[in-house]
Amino acid sequence: MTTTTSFDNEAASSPTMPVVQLDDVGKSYGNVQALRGVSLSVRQGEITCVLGDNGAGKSTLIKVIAGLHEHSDGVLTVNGEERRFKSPRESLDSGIATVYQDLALAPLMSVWRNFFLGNELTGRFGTLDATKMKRIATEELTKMGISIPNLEQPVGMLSGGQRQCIAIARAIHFGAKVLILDEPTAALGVKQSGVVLKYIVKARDAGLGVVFITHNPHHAYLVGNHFVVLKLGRVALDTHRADITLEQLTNEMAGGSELEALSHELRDIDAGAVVRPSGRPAQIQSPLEST
Ligand SMILES: Nc1ncnc2c1ncn2[C@@H]1O[C@H](COP(=O)(O)OP(=O)(O)OP(=O)(O)O)[C@@H](O)[C@H]1O
Repeated sequence: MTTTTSFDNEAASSPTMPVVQLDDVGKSYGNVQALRGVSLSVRQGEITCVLGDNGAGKSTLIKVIAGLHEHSDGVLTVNGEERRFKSPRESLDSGIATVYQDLALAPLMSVWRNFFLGNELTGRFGTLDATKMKRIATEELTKMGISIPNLEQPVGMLSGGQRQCIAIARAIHFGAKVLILDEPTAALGVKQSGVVLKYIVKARDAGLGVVFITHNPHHAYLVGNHFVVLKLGRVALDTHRADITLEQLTNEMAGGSELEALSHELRDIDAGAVVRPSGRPAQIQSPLEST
């Protein structure tokens, strides 16, 4: 078996018009400026990874694109048309599907009901057409290579990875042009993360523009075509795969220059011999050890 990487199909190198574009977008919550001057292009057939530490502004960025919050400054365009979403429905209607980590699906409902949640098919007398919905859900999940033996099963009984995959398949089936995934691998183990990453690539290969929000540079680099790092609400890095290595991305995420400055400070403290009552120098934990 030959191993191909997801970006052998380097759609990113052909510049197409961005489906979603942010120009100088800012968002403040009262006195808190969560985003400042953020410019970002999301293109179809490309995975844009948005990375950043806690509080960097990732969730705020999603909320602006997904219609949960209006931006305070700058311009958001979808297919070249300026938009200012007043609700998630408006964002969805313009082809943007957002999958939140915990809220992707209704846990007590069956797999097929979840697949059609909000888009239910009805028969001639306005009753739910369960047979048709089950058939389509089976077909669509099979098409994506997602194997769920029993579609009557409540979604809450599935693994976190399976739930994310169903939400991705649903977005593709209902014609999303852009898929925003909010930390889809954050709560998953290595194997399940791998499965979800595979479906993120499938969504890209189906022609969607994918925005993959993550803390994890390793996950981002496995699938990403385009990397944007946010720091304190600003874009600290915006680059394409050909222009960055995994090491550089990891270093950028870890705050390379800040860490270097910190390591100097720690060395100075160490040289000043922080002495415990026991007489032994204190162990200073590297900030990297806690992450
Ligand atoms: N509703 C809100 N009201 C006030 N401040 C907020 C609100 N939401 C976010 N913030 C602030 O905006 C900044 C960016 O937060 P945001 O949640 O967007 O970051 P994040 O990168 O998603 O962080 P995390 O990875 O921890 O979720 C933070 O300083 C946060 O405290």
